[in-house]
Amino acid sequence: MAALGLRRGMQKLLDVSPTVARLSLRCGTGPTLAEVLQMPKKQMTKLLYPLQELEQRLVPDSRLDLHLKLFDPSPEDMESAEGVFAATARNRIEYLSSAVRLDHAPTLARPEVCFIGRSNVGKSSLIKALFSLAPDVEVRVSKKPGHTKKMNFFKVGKYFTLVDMPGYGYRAPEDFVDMVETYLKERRNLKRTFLLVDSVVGITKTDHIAIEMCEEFALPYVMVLTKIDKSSKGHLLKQVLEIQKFVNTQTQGCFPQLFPVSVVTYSGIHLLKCFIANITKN
Ligand SMILES: Nc1nc2c(ncn2[C@@H]2O[C@H](COP(=O)(O)OP(=O)(O)OP(=O)(O)O)[C@@H](O)[C@H]2O)c(=O)[nH]1
Ligand SMILES: [Mg+2]
Repeated sequence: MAALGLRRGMQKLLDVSPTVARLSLRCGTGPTLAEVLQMPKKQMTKLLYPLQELEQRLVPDSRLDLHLKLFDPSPEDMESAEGVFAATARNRIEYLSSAVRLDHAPTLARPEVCFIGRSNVGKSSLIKALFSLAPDVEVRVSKKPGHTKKMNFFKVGKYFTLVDMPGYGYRAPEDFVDMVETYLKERRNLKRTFLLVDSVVGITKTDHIAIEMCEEFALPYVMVLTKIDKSSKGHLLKQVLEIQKFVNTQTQGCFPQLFPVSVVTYSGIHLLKCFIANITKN
């Protein structure tokens, strides 16, 4: 698609009606890995490997469609990744700055990961959950869509920088297109983009525009399915299979394995931490 068409598409990201969050949930600190490892096996699998739990409900033929083993760390691997996300005197995790334009973004050499998605999909909540072992870091979340208005940069020790983006769609900031499109296109140390999709709703029209943009800019990106605590297992499975099919057949730059998460149950959070730690490793 030509850049102009993409820009028009991006403009549409700004004016799609809201999906109002029905619940206002406390985003807790979640269990540490040590606590999870004490849990009964079934509960542990559900928290550490949510796709594996879903896969068990599938008939053997459709199991093949899901990619579970591309990134399949052991609990010990997850334990070492937890250190990356735990704030200590030697591993400072902190808010750095906010920017509305790329040239206001901090100049940093370390790898960067960013989180994009519709307003209200759960970007800031997910980042807050990833930082649960850094309780001094303030990440603001809100049940009102369009809460995050700037690109917020967080430093994670000497390892990487993490960026919380404003959402697209309903109540997106006016300068969203210039801000986010330019960032994605030009940020040189951007290592991976995490594109969040609401697992209850599935991939929406505006998500398709964002996916197209990632494909157009040849960004390596990863699809994270949020709010998995909100659906019945049957609905979640249906959504996961549909989204997986889309990723398998319609995308080039998307990592084939999906990452379902919930900041309420903490399901999938440790796995995602481990993945981020791995891709940002020097
Ligand atoms: N049930 C449930 N609710 C969630 C989850 N994650 C986020 N939410 C809720 O979704 C709403 C929006 O969360 P945010 O994290 O602020 O969403 P955002 O994507 O940062 O939104 P913008 O900053 O407006 O783009 C809040 O009410 C959260 O409590 C989840 O895993 N489960
Ligand atoms: Mg936000």
